[in-house]
Amino acid sequence: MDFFNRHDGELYAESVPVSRIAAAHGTPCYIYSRATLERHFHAYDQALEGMPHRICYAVKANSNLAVLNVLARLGAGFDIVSGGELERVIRAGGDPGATVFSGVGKQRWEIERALEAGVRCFNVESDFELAMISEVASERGRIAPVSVRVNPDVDAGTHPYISTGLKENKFGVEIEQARVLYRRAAEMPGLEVVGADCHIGSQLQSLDPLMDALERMLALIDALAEDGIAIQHLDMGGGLGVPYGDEQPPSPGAYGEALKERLAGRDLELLLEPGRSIAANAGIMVTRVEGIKGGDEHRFAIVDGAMNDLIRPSLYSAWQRIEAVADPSGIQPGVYDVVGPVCETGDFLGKQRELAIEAGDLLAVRSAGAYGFVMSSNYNTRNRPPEILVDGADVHLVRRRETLEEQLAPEIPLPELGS
Ligand SMILES: Cc1ncc(COP(=O)(O)O)c(C=O)c1O
Ligand SMILES: N[C@@H](CCCC[NH3+])C(=O)O
Repeated sequence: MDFFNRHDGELYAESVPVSRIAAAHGTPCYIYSRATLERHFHAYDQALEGMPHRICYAVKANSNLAVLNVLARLGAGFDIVSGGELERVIRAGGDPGATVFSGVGKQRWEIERALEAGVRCFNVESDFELAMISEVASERGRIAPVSVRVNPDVDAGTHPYISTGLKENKFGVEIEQARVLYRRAAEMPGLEVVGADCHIGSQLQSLDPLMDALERMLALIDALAEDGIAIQHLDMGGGLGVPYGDEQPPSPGAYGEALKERLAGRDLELLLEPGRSIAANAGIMVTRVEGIKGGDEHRFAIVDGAMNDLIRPSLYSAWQRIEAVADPSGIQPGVYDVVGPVCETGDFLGKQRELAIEAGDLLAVRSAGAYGFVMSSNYNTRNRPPEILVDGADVHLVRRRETLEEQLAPEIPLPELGS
C-alpha cells in the first residue's frame, strides 16, 4: 500500500494511522514513507532503462540517514554540497564512488575529504575552485575527476529564489566561458575531465527549459570533442517539480523518456540529481491544533508546528496542502490561517484554509518530505521535531526530538566577560 490514504475517513501512513504515530512520538513530527521514496526512485530508474545512467539523489532535500539508506539500498548515487553531507552518505551506507560533489563554495578540507573518500566527480563551479582541486590532488599524488558546472542561461520559469541557471544567478560557469575553462582543466595537474554538468533550478513545471539546457550542453560537448576533450558523462542536475496543489509537473517517467530519446546513439552516461521529486511527497509534517481564536472576520488555528519546523511557506510563500488527520465529517468547516507559536507575523503554515477542526485535532501538512526538516532551525529556542519512517506496518523513529540540553550544549553559558 502506498503512502497517504484515508480509511474510514482517517489519514494513514502506509498501513499505520497517523494519529497512532503522533500519540507515540508527539507533535510536531515528520513522517516519511519508505514505499513512496522507493516508487519515486524506481520511476526515474525504469524510465532510463536501456541507457547507462545513475540517479544521484540530492541529499540536501532530505538528508535523514534512514532516508539515504533506503535509497542507497536501491543503488542510488548521491549529489552532495558539503563535507557534512558526504559523511551522511557514508554513514548511511552510500557509495562515495557514486557520489558527485556540487556547490559554489567548496572549502579546502571538504575537497581533501572528498578526494580521500573517492567521490565520483567534483562538479566545479569556478576557475578558483578548479585551481584549488588541482593543487590538493597534486599535493596528494591523486587524480581528481572533474566536471564543469555550466550555467546554460535558460529561464527555468520557477520562483526567483530557486532558479539557478540564469546569468544573474551565482551558480556555475557561463556557458560562453566553459569551453575555455575546460581547456585549462585538461592541462592542469591532478585533474581528469570526466563530465559536463548543469542544474537550472527547482520545482520546474515543464520539460522545455530542461530540454533547452540539454541542447546547449550537447553543443558544448561537441565543441569540447573538437578540442580533444572527451566527455564521458552528462549530469543534468535535478529540478523536476512536484504537485503541491493543482500543479501538473512532468513525471520522472516522461522526463526520463525524453532524455533517453534525445541521447540515443551518444556514448554518454546520464546522471540526474533529483531531490524534491523523490522526497517531497514521501513526507508529511504533523502538528496539533492548540486552540482556535479570532472573530467572524479572521480566524486563526494556532498549532504547535511553526516556521522553525517548516519554513517553506514563510520563506517562499509556498503553498502546501493542509488537512485534518481525523475524519472531518461531523465538524463544521471554517476558514483559518494556520499559524505557529513563533513571534513573527510571517510564521504561518497556510493561510485561508478551509478545515473542519477543533482544538486538540491533528493536522497533516503534505509534501513536507523535501526541504522540510533539513531547513528547520532552533529559532525561538524551539527543539527540532522528530523524524519517523514508516515501512508497511512498521514505524521506525529515525531521529528523536531534540532536547533543550542538546540545543544548549555548544554554548558557553558564563563567558569570562570581566567585570
Ligand atoms: C546542484 C543541484 N542539484 C540538485 C538539486 C536538487 O534539486 P531538486 O530538489 O529540485 O530536484 C539542487 C537544488 O536545487 C541543486 O542545487
Ligand atoms: N529549498 C528550496 C529548494 C532549494 C533547491 C536547492 N538548490 C525549496 O524548498 O523549494
